[in-house]
Amino acid sequence: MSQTRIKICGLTDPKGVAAAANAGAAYLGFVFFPRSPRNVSVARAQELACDVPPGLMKVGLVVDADDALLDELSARVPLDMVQLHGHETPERVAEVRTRLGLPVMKAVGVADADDLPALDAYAQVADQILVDAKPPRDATLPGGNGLSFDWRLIANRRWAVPWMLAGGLTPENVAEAVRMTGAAQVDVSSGVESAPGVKDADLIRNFCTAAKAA
Ligand SMILES: O=C(O)c1ccccc1N[C@@H]1O[C@H](COP(=O)(O)O)[C@@H](O)[C@H]1O
Repeated sequence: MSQTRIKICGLTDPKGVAAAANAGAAYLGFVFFPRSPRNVSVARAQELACDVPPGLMKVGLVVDADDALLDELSARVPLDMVQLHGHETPERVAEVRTRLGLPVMKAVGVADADDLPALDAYAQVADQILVDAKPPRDATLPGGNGLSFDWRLIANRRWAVPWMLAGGLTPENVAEAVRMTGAAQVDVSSGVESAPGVKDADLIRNFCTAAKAA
């Protein structure tokens, strides 16, 4: 049995938070991006954060956030990490990290080998990198699309900082994804939902069981 660490992202209600915590997730993610079906308000996130057991990492996902949103989150939600899921440059990643005084995880989209150098660049400035599928050009969302990429591209690759695999993971494919890539951490959102934005406790449990057994 591996010690795969799991992030359940896009939680919107106390039931989802409890399901993820009970299933053994290490990170719980909250999305602050109005276009997302998983978007939560700052007030809602503040409430949900109270339900998170101590020791679990509360991750705030933002997309090209301005300083006003970052400052509001910092003042009102007890986050443990921020996930940058937009077009933030390495300079902006460093700036956000300093501004918030929190660890920052930068999401990088991968579709082919040309996308791999960006992972090395962001690994110099972020605390963690999230290796996600690159969204299609016409996608409404920059992530959370349930799309995976060719895992062979990163098989047994290592970076200067811890990293997490994301993109189209499900209870059915997560074990294979872990075996092919050597990922020690995995992140899922749409793969544990019964409908966009609606987390399913059984799928969360099955995902965590499969990831840990990989
Ligand atoms: O989940 C969203 O709605 C979302 C919105 C904006 C940026 C990222 C988003 N989700 C993140 O995308 C990856 C992969 O998600 P999936 O498992 O393929 O659905 C994950 O990190 C989500 O947190």
